[in-house]
Amino acid sequence: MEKIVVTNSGPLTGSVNIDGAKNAALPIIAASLLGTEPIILENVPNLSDIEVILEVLESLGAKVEFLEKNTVRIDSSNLTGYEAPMELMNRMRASFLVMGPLLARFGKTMTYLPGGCAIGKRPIDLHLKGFKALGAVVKEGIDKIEATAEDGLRGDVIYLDFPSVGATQNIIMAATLAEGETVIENAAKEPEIVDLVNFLNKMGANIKGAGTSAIRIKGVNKLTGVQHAVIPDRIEAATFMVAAAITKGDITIENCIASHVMPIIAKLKEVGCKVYVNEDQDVLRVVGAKDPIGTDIKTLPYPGFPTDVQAQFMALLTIAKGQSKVTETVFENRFMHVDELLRMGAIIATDAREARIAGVPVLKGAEVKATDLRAGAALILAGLAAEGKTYISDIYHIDRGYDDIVGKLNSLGAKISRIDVDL
Ligand SMILES: CC(=O)N[C@H]1[C@@H](OP(=O)(O)OP(=O)(O)OC[C@H]2O[C@@H](n3ccc(=O)[nH]c3=O)[C@H](O)[C@@H]2O)O[C@H](CO)[C@@H](O)[C@@H]1O
Ligand SMILES: C=C(OP(=O)(O)O)C(=O)O
Repeated sequence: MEKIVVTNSGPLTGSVNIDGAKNAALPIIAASLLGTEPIILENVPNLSDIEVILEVLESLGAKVEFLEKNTVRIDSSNLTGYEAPMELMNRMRASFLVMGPLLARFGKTMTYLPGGCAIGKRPIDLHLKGFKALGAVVKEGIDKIEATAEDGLRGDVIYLDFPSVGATQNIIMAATLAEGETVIENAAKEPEIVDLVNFLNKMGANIKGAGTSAIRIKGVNKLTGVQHAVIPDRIEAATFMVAAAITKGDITIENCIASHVMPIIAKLKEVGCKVYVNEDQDVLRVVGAKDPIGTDIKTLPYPGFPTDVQAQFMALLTIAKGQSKVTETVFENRFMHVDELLRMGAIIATDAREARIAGVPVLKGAEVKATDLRAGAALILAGLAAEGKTYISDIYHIDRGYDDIVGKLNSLGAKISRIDVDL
């Protein structure tokens, strides 16, 4: 089994380059199933989740070939099936995003309930509500979901009870080839939705309103080949921004989009950090505060504070002076990192979706577990600032969402490595 071992590293300094966004690349790869000509995707991050979704596509008959490390060519012109294999579906949440494209392309799909991080129940009712509104008949088994639209999908107005990112993406993809117009009300506004829509529009789709809460999709007859570069990963960028803050360092974050991380910039300033943005708004420099001050954060759909940065920011707040409060409104079980931070000497009390933190002067290294992807990132950050050594297990979670986080942190002066341990 592999673990990550982190030692107090002092202030991290230097520049780091941000990869393409996992959460943009995954739906875009799923959307490639809609294309009847080859698609070339650039800036695709090298992550285990990306390998899984590409395997799902291959299992459906798509031809996948890496032209370079981060450039993949996907040819879905001769798909052979509409049934996504259970073993792959179980491995991550985003695998469910093939349902919309398959339904659009074949008028039927057979998939299984998706796996992924256990940060909440994560139902798929809003995805299915959308498919049903478009005319699909959906049969739900214990773990199997079948959807059929024998006469094709037809546009409708769909109101989402919550601006779900995945449901918005799945419904957009299903509606691209539907007859007439689909309107998604209370749609998610995340940058990853905008990137997906830009990609689909380049393929010939007719979608307006991405980035607002009303998205209008006029169905077209077919989608063609295209070349597209995935947007930078705002969550990876935010993780390195917090790394600068927690180590009281000075990190320049290259190839990011500043407007995508506005809540992180605002909250780091409240903690006492200095944040500089270049004129092109694609390079950030974060200088940590000598004595960080506690603050409150509340996760919300975009443009609110991202739930995917809650754990990392909490790690910072554990060593910030005074009291802080973290409120998680998006997922009902996203405090699993709290128990691990407690092992490192943090003082945190949780009550349902609220965590109250009393800052301590220093954390202590401990044996901890990455309970999910961002929890793992939070423990790395905590370990960088803790006295002694921190050993993190279950690091496969971290590999789902960070390409070479160990190498990137090393290049900033961190004492961090992967080690093999006997069970
Ligand atoms: C691959 C990917 O892009 N993952 C991101 C995506 O996940 P994902 O798309 O799964 O997140 P959603 O926005 O759908 O989920 C948000 C909330 O809505 C609920 N919900 C969702 C769908 C549904 O049918 N019914 C329902 O009740 C969920 O349980 C959750 O409480 O957005 C989340 C919220 O920003 C991020 O944390 C994830 O990193
Ligand atoms: C929760 C996340 O991913 P997923 O939706 O793929 O589980 C994440 O990226 O933090």
